[in-house]
Amino acid sequence: MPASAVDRLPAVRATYSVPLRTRFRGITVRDGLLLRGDAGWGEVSPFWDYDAAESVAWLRAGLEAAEQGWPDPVRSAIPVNVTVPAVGPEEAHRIVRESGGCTTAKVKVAEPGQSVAQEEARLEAVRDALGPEGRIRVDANAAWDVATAVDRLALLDRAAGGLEYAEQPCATVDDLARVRRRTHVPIAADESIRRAADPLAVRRAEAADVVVLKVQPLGGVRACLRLAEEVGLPVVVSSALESSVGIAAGVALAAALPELPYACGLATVHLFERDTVPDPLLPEGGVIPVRRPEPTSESLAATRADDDVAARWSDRLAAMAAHLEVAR
Ligand SMILES: O=C(O)CCC(=O)C1=CC=C[C@@H](O)[C@@H]1C(=O)O
Ligand SMILES: [Mg+2]
Repeated sequence: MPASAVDRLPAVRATYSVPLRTRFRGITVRDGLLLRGDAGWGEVSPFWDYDAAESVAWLRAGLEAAEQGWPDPVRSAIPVNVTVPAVGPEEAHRIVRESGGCTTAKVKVAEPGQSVAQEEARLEAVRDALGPEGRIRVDANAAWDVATAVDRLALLDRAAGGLEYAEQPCATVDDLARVRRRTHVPIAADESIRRAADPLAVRRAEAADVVVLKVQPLGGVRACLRLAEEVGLPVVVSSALESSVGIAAGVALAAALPELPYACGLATVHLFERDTVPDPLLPEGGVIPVRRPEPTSESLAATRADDDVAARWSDRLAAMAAHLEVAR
């Protein structure tokens, strides 16, 4: 059964493995699988801590890209934020200055082992680099309890000279709602949408002002467009730290949404040392143009994973494909 399930997927496949410039989400190397079908290349790159069942959404997104393509765009450029990992202030300043003109920054906070003072220093440096007109948002990746979130957001809001919003300060929807009632900083839901059995719970609980949508974990551009309509809150499209093949799907979603009031978190190819395409999806003047770069044999060769990593992806693809057949 798994063998036949995987045989029904596009036969043109490639794997990539690329070092990251800075540790991000606990990883220093990003790897993934690319599939090419009649509509182009698609990326399937669930993180290794996701099991086959949770990774099926990522496979669906890659298959949509490869076999179907995406709905028509309603805009031609996507404003994006620069993503600032949990680095020191000088590095944070440099990342913002070299971001390709981004006027919004998303700053990682709540990194294990770091102090509040380090976070405040990072935010002050980002404000200095952006100037008074820039926007700063933070992402705590569900690390805080309610009391810590309320205290921390007051301090970080001051250090940043004002926060645009705080992404996923706590893990549960109820805790997000509690924090939201106790701070003036707007709240964005990320993990509560992309890893939840019921993404609409955020809306019912009035737990967020903004929702973060990521194409791969949510199963594709069309699935995200449906979800955006159901949730009815402003959407920020963010990457799942993909190569430009995967970023192109996020760009397609951001391009197809009826409204796009915030900068999107799609400028993460900066974090990669190399890319799977010769012309990466990086911002200029703070925007990423709506286009779909194609890998070449040279760019694929320059990022190809070694045999061990390729074998792991081959096994994983078979497991995801088997789950997909069951779900169909
Ligand atoms: O939103 C951005 O600016 C970049 C994407 C980003 O931050 C993330 C990508 C992938 C995994 C996550 O840990 C992280 C996030 O939590 O939003
Ligand atoms: Mg997040």
